[in-house]
Amino acid sequence: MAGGAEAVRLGAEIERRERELRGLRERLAEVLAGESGADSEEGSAGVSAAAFPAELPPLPAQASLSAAAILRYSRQLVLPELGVRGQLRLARCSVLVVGCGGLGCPLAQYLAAAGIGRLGLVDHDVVETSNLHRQVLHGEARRGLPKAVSAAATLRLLNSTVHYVPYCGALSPSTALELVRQYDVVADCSDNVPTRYLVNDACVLAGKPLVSGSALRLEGQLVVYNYQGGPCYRCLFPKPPPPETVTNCADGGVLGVVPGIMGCIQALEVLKIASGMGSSFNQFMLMFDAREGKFRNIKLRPKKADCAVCGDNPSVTRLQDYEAFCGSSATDKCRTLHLLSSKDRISVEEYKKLLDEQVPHVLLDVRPQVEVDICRLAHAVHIPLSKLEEKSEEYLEYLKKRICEEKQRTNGQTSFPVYVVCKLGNDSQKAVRIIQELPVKAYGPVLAKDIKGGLMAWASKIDPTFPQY
Ligand SMILES: Nc1ncnc2c1ncn2[C@@H]1O[C@H](COP(=O)(O)OP(=O)(O)OP(=O)(O)O)[C@@H](O)[C@H]1O
Ligand SMILES: [Zn+2]
Repeated sequence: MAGGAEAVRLGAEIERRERELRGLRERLAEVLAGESGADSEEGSAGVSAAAFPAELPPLPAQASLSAAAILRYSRQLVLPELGVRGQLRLARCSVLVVGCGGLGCPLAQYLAAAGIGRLGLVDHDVVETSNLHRQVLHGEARRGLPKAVSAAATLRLLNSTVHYVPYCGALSPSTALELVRQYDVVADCSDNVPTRYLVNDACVLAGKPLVSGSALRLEGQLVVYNYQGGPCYRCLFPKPPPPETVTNCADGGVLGVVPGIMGCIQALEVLKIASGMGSSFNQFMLMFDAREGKFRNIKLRPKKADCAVCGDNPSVTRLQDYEAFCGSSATDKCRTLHLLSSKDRISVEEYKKLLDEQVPHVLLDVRPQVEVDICRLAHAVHIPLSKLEEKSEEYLEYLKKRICEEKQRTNGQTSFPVYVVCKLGNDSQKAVRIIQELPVKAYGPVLAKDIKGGLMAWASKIDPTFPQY
């Protein structure tokens, strides 16, 4: 009884402190967003938490550089390729950064340092611990805060003369065109296919150059779309890839410095376009292989006369539903596949109950070895999905052996349960399908089910000490 009362008291205390923490985060976000707005004067600029989308005043025209600007930008001013004329152009230029993550952070940092006139910073998400290894404008104290506000606050410390406009929301078909129209150059630093099509179409419809970057694992890519007669994203990729073939940073991993490098090259191309030097990546795709330390330029196909958005007779004349077009979400952090019916799936709570009741079964973990090395459930049998997909005899034999061993502990029940787990519950569904097709003759009747939400659901709902990654 005493233990129960203590548990209730502790539960209430945790809830109270979590409320307090939420309040503090909201206050900090307000302070960061309002800080510079409050003291901003004519000419100086700050962080304004703009409504989404907001009508912005034009950037002031400057005939010459102030003494302060000459000193600040002196090391780039003496470059004949830039000079005073180029610097003044930068000051007149506004750039919309879509995504303040791994690419957006370094990109915005160099644009702000170089003296771009206005930076629009779009992000719908908040800073998380697993962002910090690459999203270098955010720090530990910013966890839980909107990324757009956090980025703007850090950038303001770097260069307070730039006008920062954080937009804490998702760029969507209803907001994108109005927003893109207000900027001179757009940088796509997002991480999902629907947003790439959305940004592309908005840039074509608004006639804006699009500097697009991507980075995954140890590789990066960069293209400048819709610029000086070059192709748009749809010219090169008229159809979206099947959602299940797309890997994101959470699934595939990324070495933080790789988006750092690609974001810097994106910033370089933005600066070249903004200052009048021009970019040659409207004809070429830059590919970076970090393992080999190699950059390659791939010649692009020219703009397509029959492109759906930038062609001679476009069928896309206004923004569409890109999530429906791509079959995936633009804002979900984790891609969620629905390959199995509910009878072939169990929840982590149901699995915990089975464990507690010591129901004989095999737990099959289908994650790659590198993830199993990070954390695992001790009793799980490990066979990576790739080995199941290639029907590796060695691994299937191992599975059979483990099923037979466990089966001996039962009194000959007809269908032996195999529960399949992965990180998030996507690969486990693919594995269940493969196991369901195994010949009954060899394995005996097996009842395979996947564990919904995978080990991350286990960590958040069952065992808070289990690592999340
Ligand atoms: N439609 C959109 N509107 C606004 N922000 C977007 C949109 N699509 C993607 N983003 C933002 O783009 C950023 C991309 O950053 P990054 O590729 O580093 O991934 P992440 O989502 O932060 O990280 P992880 O995948 O590891 O959780 C994210 O901050 C994400 O919120
Ligand atoms: Zn096109």
